[in-house]
Amino acid sequence: MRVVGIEGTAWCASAAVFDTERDRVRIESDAYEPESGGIHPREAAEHMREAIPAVIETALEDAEGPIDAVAFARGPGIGPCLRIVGSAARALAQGLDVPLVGVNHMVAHLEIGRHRSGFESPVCLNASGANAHVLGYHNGRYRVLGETMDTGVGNALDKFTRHVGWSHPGGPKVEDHAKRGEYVPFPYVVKGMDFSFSGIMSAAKDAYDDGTPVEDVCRGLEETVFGMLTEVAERALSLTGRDELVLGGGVGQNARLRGMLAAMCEQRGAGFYAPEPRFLRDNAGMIAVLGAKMYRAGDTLDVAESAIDPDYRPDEVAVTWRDDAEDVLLGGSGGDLRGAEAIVEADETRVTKTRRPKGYRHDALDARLRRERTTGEARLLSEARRVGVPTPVLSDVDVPESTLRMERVGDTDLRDALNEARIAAVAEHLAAIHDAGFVHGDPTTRNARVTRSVTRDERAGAEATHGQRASRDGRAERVHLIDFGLGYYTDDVEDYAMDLRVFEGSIRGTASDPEPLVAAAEAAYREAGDPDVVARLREVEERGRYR
Ligand SMILES: C[C@@H](O)[C@H](NC(=O)OP(=O)(O)OC[C@H]1O[C@@H](n2cnc3c(N)ncnc32)[C@H](O)[C@@H]1O)C(=O)O
Ligand SMILES: [Fe+2]
Repeated sequence: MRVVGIEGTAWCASAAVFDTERDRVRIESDAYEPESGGIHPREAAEHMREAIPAVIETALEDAEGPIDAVAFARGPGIGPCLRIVGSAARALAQGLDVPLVGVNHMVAHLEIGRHRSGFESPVCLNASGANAHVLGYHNGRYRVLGETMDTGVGNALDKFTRHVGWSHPGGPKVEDHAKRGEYVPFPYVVKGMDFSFSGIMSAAKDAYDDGTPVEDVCRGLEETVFGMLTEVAERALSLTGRDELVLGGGVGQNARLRGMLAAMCEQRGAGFYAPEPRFLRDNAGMIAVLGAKMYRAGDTLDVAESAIDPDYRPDEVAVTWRDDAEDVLLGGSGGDLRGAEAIVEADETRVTKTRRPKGYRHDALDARLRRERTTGEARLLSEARRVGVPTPVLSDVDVPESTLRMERVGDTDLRDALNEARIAAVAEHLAAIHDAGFVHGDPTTRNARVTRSVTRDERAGAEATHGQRASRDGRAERVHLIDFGLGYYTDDVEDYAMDLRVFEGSIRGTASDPEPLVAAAEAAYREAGDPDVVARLREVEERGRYR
């Protein structure tokens, strides 16, 4: 079978022919390079108009035999560019009298790594221009496990280089300069599975304006931004219990990012795969490869329904070409000792939690994060208990060793004992700590522990105390919060909303029927806390991210 792919979402006009029998991909690309500054949408569209017909013609030249289908990138991307690609694809499919396949560009960035690696169901990190997110396939969709709260990672780097006066693409220039730079620290922002670049980028611009050598700024940026992506990828592996990671997207061409991910995976015994650069940056090869899988699954488009979609999200795609056996999230074991943040050793009554050095991180950044998180966790565990939220009692804090010793709480992770009452208890706990002026930072269903039964004495005081409720068999039970290492003090409603969002995200990621549980969480939060927080969460969700 032979499938044509056409790509032109932003800067790269590209056509490819994928020959499935030989697993051979012929790619022909023509990049738009602005004279100065970033991508100008009108110029980019102009480039597509000229370059797309030419790359299609060249790619088809040495196709050895008939074409079976034409696949094109429907979105996300720049509207005027997408329209030109869409028209070209329709015309070609009609001319060849073959079916049309509409491909999501983001999913293509993920699938190419899976295709080339042979991994069955990896966790996927996409580090591209307009995006940065970690996804896993679950129950017919790609689920977003974590993502940027503001710009894509490539765009973030490009904004900095524009400030310095370098033209698009800035990423390769950052990589080049970083090789000669010394690490300088920048804000490091990971919130649960999500992360943000805006604070880092303004700090980088300020540092440059204040005379920090640009090489050092570039190095600091790489260490910080890629350290965050690697940390989130590791969290996703831990949360899902998977041991395979693939990388996609143009920023994946960066050797330091690939090196960090490889080191992280090696440290935890996971497999790592990054496709070769021609498949990482925008290219029609990945469109053709996914197009062939979709075509084989009968997932084709009527011309009348083939409109482009500039905001096409990867989790909107109904995945037709994978089967349920490949689910990432169900049945993940995520063993205790492989926790992403720390090594946890437990006996009957005590837990010792140690934040070991992460080999992938720059030493100075690693030392800072371990120190900040150890002391922060110790403080917030006590603060939370003070406002009535059950947490483990600490017996020892060893900052140089980044070790906490504490009481062991609960019989089981909430993840393995989900019900509405327990979910509601966590939501009430979150409302209580937010009211006290701090967030948990990572309130997932694995960071809540359920005690199924409590003693008679404890029960006596239970009704009045926060966090205890009757379980189905009538006994009081208690839901503890643990792992406050990413918590911090804040009075910003948006931070509280993000905490709730992380919690809801982890419910969606682990429950087979999540919506009633999510509804229970929100109802309980509205009741116990500030309803504005829930309203803000809706706003956060509605903000588009492909900008
Ligand atoms: C929607 C679509 O058009 C968009 N594609 C895109 O932005 O092109 P992509 O090829 O995936 O990524 C380009 C980005 O990748 C960065 N980049 C390229 N080489 C790099 C390098 N060596 N180090 C860091 N960044 C690099 C560029 O600066 C640019 O921001 C996307 O996938 O988000
Ligand atoms: Fe891309």
